[in-house]
Amino acid sequence: MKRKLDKNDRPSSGADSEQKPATEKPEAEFSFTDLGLDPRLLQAIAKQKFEKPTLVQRKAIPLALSGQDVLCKAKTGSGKTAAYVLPLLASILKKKQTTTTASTSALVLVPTRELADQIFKAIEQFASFCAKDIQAVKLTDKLTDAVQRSLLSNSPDIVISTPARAWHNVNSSALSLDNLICLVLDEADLMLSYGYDEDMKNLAKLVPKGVQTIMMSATLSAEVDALKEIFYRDPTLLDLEEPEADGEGISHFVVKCGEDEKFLLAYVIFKLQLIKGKCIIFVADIDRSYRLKLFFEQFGIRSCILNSELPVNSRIHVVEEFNRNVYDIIIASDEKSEMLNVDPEDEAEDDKKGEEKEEQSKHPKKRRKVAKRDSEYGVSRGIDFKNVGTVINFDLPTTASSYTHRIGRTARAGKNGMALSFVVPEALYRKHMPTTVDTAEKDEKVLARIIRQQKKIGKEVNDYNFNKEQVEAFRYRMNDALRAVTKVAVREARTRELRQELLKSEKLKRYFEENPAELHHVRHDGELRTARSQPHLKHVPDYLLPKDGKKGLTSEEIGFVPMRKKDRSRHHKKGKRGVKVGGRRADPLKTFKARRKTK
Ligand SMILES: Nc1ncnc2c1ncn2[C@@H]1O[C@H](COP(=O)(O)OP(=O)(O)OP(=O)(O)O)[C@@H](O)[C@H]1O
Repeated sequence: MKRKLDKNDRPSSGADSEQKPATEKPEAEFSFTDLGLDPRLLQAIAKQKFEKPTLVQRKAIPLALSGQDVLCKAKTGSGKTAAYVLPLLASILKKKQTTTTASTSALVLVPTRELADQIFKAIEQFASFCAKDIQAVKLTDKLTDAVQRSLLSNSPDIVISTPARAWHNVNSSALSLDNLICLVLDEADLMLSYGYDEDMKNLAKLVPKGVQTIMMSATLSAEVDALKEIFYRDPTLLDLEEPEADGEGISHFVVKCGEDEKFLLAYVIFKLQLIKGKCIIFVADIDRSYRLKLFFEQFGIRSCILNSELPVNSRIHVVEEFNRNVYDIIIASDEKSEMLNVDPEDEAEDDKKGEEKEEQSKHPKKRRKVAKRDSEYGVSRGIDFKNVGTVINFDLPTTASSYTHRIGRTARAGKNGMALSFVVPEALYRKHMPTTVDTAEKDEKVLARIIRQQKKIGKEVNDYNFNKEQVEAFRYRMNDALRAVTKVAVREARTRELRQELLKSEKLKRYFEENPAELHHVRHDGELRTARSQPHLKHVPDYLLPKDGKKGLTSEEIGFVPMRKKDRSRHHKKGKRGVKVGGRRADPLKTFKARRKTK
């Protein structure tokens, strides 16, 4: 058995002499130059303005450089990508010093196309000063077999792929693993739940002995153990829990509320701009995402939808634009609920063929099931949404590990963030929706698990206390809006968006290829307008606003995301200059006293 390393441990052996300084310095003084990386990689790191390596980078890079197999468990957003990409690039650059023969040295397996795209971009950035020496390709785009074969014909140094695509190409002899020096399994904890077991087993048989294996994971699950077995590996385990000072990292809150109150609270929170900055709202299924979007539309609140039914180009573009601060609110659905009626055989088939979904979509029956398959597996996991201040679980996920992945979209790269979850207590479900009691039981059970999980890492999950009376004042408007969002409106919105996004996707595909700089005029947060329009709802009448501003709504610092000094000063400067956030008007609660009519 390999021994387990923790955050205070140092790799005991194997690190070659060039990398030795990596473990000698105190944490505060530690810099990327101490990792013994190629100067071209250091230049690329500097260009990205990474000042210091994160904990996982400090620990994993020397181990990986020494050639050991590594299983690294570190929290979401902690910088795991660079932790394996940098040593990978370093090994390839080293290999190139002794050989000029082209061969594929590294295979990076990821569970989704979005992730493949993200990793490909990260590799491009880190290899920007040695681009002529490193060729990387990703196989997961909607490329024909012929295109994939031609991409692989030059034996690129790095291939990034889902296991299904990788196996497809290995099986057809388009991709050779004979000269592999490194295999990476990113998001290892998600890989098997995406249905890639068979592909993994097939690939494992052809990975040559002695190939270094690096597994990255946000959680250590039975699936990770299963992967170790599939690849016959016993890697050194880096189990890294980063201690967080009070008020740092993610602050967790829950609101116990009824189903309709979720909409009421969402309306109040977003219309009164109680939450600052960017936000991802998670809902249980695709229909609900459209329901919420149409509901928001009634109040003039703009949002984008992210679900697995949308074409992949649109999804990638939504994330890119969100990261460029074009949008403030994403409504994402990534849950299993829609899977319940799917025949397991179809499900397995769809898992395997997930990537051929567009071809299958010619067959309506298949298309319906494939869409369901994607909703099972989520579109947001592992995706690097930048600067997300708040994650709202409008619908609580069904597992604690899904909670970890969802909230991991905030507080990334050492920043702070807030997770606010709406939890429907069983009693309220029994009262209003007796047929869905099962789900409610899950809500409370899942919450108990989440609380236990957070406690283990020293985090509390606190109640959020809204002033119910003050919030209730908004109920009749909420009801007006909800009444307009009928089932038919939701269905039409879903179809309309899909149609629009398919058209945009074609455009995007061409643009992605030809002119990426001009992409910004394709927006994804337009109104769908399938619900009856009620223009008066777009304004908040003064009499509804609490006299003492935000404090009248909650005793908590609602939406207040504690910021580090640097962030705080940036925030204040922004305020002074009067910059609009996301193009919205000033915070109504701030200007409310000035606009209030005197009787
Ligand atoms: N040393 C660093 N300094 C500053 N920012 C960093 C550093 N390393 C990574 N980042 C940034 O932190 C963010 C999160 O990194 P990354 O996506 O690699 O996290 P992750 O651990 O893989 O998350 P997940 O488990 O959710 O996939 C990215 O935007 C990345 O650019």
